[in-house]
Amino acid sequence: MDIVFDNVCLSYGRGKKRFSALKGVSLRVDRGTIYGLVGPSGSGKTSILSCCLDLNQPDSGSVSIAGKNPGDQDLGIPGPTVGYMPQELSVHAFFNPREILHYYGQIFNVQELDSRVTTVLGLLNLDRDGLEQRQISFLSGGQKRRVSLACAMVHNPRLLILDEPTVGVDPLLRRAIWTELNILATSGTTVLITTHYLQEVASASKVGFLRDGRMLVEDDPQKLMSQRNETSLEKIFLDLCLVEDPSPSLLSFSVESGDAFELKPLSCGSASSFGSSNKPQPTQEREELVVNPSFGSVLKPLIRKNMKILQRHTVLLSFQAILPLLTYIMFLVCIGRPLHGLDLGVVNEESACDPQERTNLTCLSMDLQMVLDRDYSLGEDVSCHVIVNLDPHIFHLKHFQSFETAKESVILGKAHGFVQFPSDFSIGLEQRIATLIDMDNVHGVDILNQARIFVYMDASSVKVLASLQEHLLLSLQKFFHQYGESCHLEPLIRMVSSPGIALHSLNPEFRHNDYDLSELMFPGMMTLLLNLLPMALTADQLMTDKEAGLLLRDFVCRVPFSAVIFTQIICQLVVVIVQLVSSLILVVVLFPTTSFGVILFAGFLLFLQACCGMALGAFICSLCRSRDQVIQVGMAVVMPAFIVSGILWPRSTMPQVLQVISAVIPTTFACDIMKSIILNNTVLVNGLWKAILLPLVGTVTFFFACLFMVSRVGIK
Ligand SMILES: Nc1ncnc2c1ncn2[C@@H]1O[C@H](COP(=O)(O)OP(=O)(O)OP(=O)(O)O)[C@@H](O)[C@H]1O
Repeated sequence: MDIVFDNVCLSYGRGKKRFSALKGVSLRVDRGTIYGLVGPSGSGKTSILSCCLDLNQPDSGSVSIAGKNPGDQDLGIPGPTVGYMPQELSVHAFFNPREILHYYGQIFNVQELDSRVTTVLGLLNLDRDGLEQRQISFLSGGQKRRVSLACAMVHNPRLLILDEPTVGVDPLLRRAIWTELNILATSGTTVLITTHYLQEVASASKVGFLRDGRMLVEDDPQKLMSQRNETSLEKIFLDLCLVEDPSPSLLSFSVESGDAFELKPLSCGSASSFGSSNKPQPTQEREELVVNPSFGSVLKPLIRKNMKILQRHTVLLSFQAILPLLTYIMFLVCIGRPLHGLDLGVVNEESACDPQERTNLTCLSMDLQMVLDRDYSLGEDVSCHVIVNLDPHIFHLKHFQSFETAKESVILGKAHGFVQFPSDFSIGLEQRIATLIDMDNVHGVDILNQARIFVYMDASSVKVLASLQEHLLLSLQKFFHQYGESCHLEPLIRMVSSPGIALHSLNPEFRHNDYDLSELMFPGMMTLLLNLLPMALTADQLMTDKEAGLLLRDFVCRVPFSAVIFTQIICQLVVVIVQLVSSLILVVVLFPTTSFGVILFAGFLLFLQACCGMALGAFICSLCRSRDQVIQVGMAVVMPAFIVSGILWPRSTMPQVLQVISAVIPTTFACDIMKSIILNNTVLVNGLWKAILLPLVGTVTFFFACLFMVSRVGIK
């Protein structure tokens, strides 16, 4: 499997950020040989490998492998022809070595997989001390790298591309790995390997010295040393660097900088310890039929793998599954309930309201003429009776001596407001009663305006303010009503119960108007959650795989990305179904009159939302390079969807442009329709098709947009 690079240039980024990583690199790897790429950090080694794997396309020049372009279907690169070990670990941390090798073996439909896995585990010393059954996350760094190498080898590929496979591996095992690579090469496998260890590449068939995106020289290492009469590859490399750039700064960098390049003394003798004497020579091409993994062939291993991951995350996923239920319960308990326990200050300048000294409020002997003649007295502490009538469930009363102290308390946030009764409250009330009766026709007169009760409230919370006003008014009405009744003051009773004063909150949109606000918002809330939680779960799972390099490895195996997403979604349905069923059970509890058919239909709508959410999650993941970005894009989706969905406030009140935007968001109509069908117990509601069609269109669009993004920018 010859690899030929001809004057390859590769750059990353665009415009001012454009950076040339490869500047006209030419190289040739003969089939059945080992080619060692050496160079300081950032010199372009991984970039060369990425061109071989079709992860990056050169700006100019050409790359050919066995006379074909990387990416060609019949070449099988990416695919079964190549085994790739990336620089990062890129192995599923929750698997054990045997399981992960089984997964990659199944992807390539390896025959007699069990014995092949056992062989590879043995080759890399992973078959002892119970290592093969130990979860990869508990292995040491070197052991993890061996597992990663094993994954690349399990299907016995014709081409092995290994990015620093021996980092962190002890010298004995390093030698064993090189011996194995030599054996593989002798049997016709081509090996392209990058390394920082110069003594290793002495045993390669060919070494390529790379620096700053340019190939300084490539040749047989032994030949290089004998031609230049040197015993060390290190010296040759330094000499080559000096020819390129003889500046003293370069010298000091090259010689002293240990982390840039590991410069260990190397002699021809030491090179032999890595098996240079058995150096592979170009061999016959291994003739094998290329069978690329297909959508159908990878479904089973992918589903098995995903289900295993689900099993390993049982606690986390159980939490995810019941998360909607917990959220609904918190929502119902915390939001939209009638307010109560509001701190309300009281400044009573009329009386200290000592219960021992309070007068009884009786006026049974009072008749109308007495009232008109003002030949009666209400006593001196009517204000205390008003205060006693303030509903203790709604108000937590705090008594203050003066206006100033009460005001300070509100400013400091210790109370929502306060009421002030003037010192002449009882006398004033007598006067008002006389006036009202005198007027006779009292309809439409606002008793609070005439009442000498001063109310001061913190207006920063509109909801609290409105509720305070409402409850204060109701409490006062109740008091006046009772008082009017006990004193037989009919006009007063009529006035407080007249429509001009009584508060009504009717919502014609709903069949029942006796639901709490939280119950009215619940169906919309449920719809949003069943979209957004699956979205977050999918984005999180995919991003975890992406950041760990697992998607990249799948890509190099030519696992169709559509299958990756599809199986991810299928496996996550386990979680989604629990979320869905628990949501529907709550619907039954909250709205017991809702029929079974409506519940089923609601389940169908929620299922569509979940599918749309998962596809959106996959799309977001394809757009982002890191988890931070996923979180930011996720928030950018969640917040507007929540605000424009209409569950907080009617959509008809929004600006026109936002109404248009909200009308194309897959959750909006579903929120509306869910509210209507659950509260009105019918599926025959207007605009139902939008609630079905939009999430369907969303699912398909996001799914294909995700595939498009991956095909454009790859798995990076
Ligand atoms: N996606 C990218 N965007 C921008 N620059 C990149 C990208 N990938 C690599 N580079 C730059 O290209 C240069 C070559 O990178 P490359 O990974 O090929 O180096 P390397 O020789 O493999 O380094 P190392 O030995 O540290 O792995 C580096 O300067 C790197 O910063």
